[in-house]
Amino acid sequence: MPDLIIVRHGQSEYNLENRFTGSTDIELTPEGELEAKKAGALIKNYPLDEAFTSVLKRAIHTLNIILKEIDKTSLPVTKTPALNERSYGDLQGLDKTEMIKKFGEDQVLAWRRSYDIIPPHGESLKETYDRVVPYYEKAIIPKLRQDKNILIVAHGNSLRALMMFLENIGHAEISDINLATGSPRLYQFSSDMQLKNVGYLDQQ
Ligand SMILES: O=C(O)[C@@H](CO)OP(=O)(O)O
Repeated sequence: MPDLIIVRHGQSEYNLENRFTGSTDIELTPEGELEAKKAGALIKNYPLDEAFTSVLKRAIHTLNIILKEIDKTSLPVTKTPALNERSYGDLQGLDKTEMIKKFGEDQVLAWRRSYDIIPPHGESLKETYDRVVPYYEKAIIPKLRQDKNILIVAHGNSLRALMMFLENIGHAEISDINLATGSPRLYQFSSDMQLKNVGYLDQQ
């Protein structure tokens, strides 16, 4: 019965400053490092075989802190741009509240949470899904089928795309779903990859 754990990186400097991050390569805050350590403490009871992350340092550093916390710094790790945060295009670096003042709440919410509305010169959640899910199917499902326990540390929107696939979440429903930083979510599968159990480790 393979386990999959997904974790959004800890708080980043732009999260703290309320700025759009997207594909900008921004570091964790001290609070984000602490969140990663706490995530590690929750993951400790699950024997992992491999980990996957993006090529952005807020995710890589979160993973490194988790691996140190669970005493598994030699775990095989794959870093891939397929798991990167979606691009927010022209919004990257800009203040979210300022953008609401300029474009209105509905427009900004549509850019942030809708499935197929594309932020200016950025990537929609649909486009993110179209790179995250094929990667998951090609590189990660075969490992789970070999009964390997896998950790994925990635980003708010790249993981929302994956959650749509894993939990069969519809286009409308996904707009209400947000993944908190540093909160591990566990998926347990049967040997034929049917989802048997899902939930946040800090709520179990
Ligand atoms: O700025 C971002 O890249 C993301 C995640 O931090 O923000 P949002 O919650 O707007 O998708």
